[in-house]
Amino acid sequence: MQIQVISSVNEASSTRFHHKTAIIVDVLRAGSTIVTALAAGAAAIIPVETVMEAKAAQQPGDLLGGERFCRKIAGFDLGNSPSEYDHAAVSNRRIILTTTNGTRALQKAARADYVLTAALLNATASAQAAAALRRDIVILCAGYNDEFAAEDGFCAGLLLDRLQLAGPAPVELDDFGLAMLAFYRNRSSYALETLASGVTGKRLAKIGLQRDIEACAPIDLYKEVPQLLGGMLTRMPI
Ligand SMILES: O=C(O)[C@H](CS(=O)(=O)O)OP(=O)(O)O
Ligand SMILES: [Mg+2]
Repeated sequence: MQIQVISSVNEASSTRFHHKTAIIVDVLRAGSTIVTALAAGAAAIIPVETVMEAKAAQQPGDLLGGERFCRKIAGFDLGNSPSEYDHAAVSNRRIILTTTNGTRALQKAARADYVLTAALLNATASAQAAAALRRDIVILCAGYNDEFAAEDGFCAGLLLDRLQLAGPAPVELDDFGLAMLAFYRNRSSYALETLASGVTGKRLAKIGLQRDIEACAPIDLYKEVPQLLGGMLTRMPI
């Protein structure tokens, strides 16, 4: 099984997703928020690129969620903090979500055979689900404003670590993947510190969202694997 790791949304434009499984990684914060929402019982997440698209897609009963400049969008029900997406808020609701990087990355990979969403919160489950699909894999790190973000690279390395264990097919990595695997293995006991030290983490901390970094740092808290099908993210059947 060949695995390619893409460093940011910007690098995804020329990437071929056909006949592959794409794993979209956005640890801070959209990926973690999506996993948290589905684990809390949300019916579906509908990722869109713009605020206008979000408003146009909304049907009665749907919630609008997302951020611009890390803040909740005016008139929206929810921001991009995983803690907002608890059972009371989202159970059985569809959520139309737009964020700066994560939802854009999901759109880029829409032509893959399978599109999954991973964060630290569901890393092992995502790796196992992707391996079971028996396609070559592209791990797309959402990044920060079109550039690489350390938290996504760390998660990509964790996924590669778990994919190597998932078997039975031998794993062949590209050079960026090799680097991310080494990065993860070097820092595996320091997930929170790694998230906090990157550009996204520093930005979130600066505006008082340190708690979101803490909420996104646990590894394997959930078994839910969000899968994009027909424009909607739902829990992949286990
Ligand atoms: O809301 C977030 O944490 C980020 C905002 S930023 O542009 O990276 O500062 O968006 P996301 O799409 O979750 O990466
Ligand atoms: Mg991000």
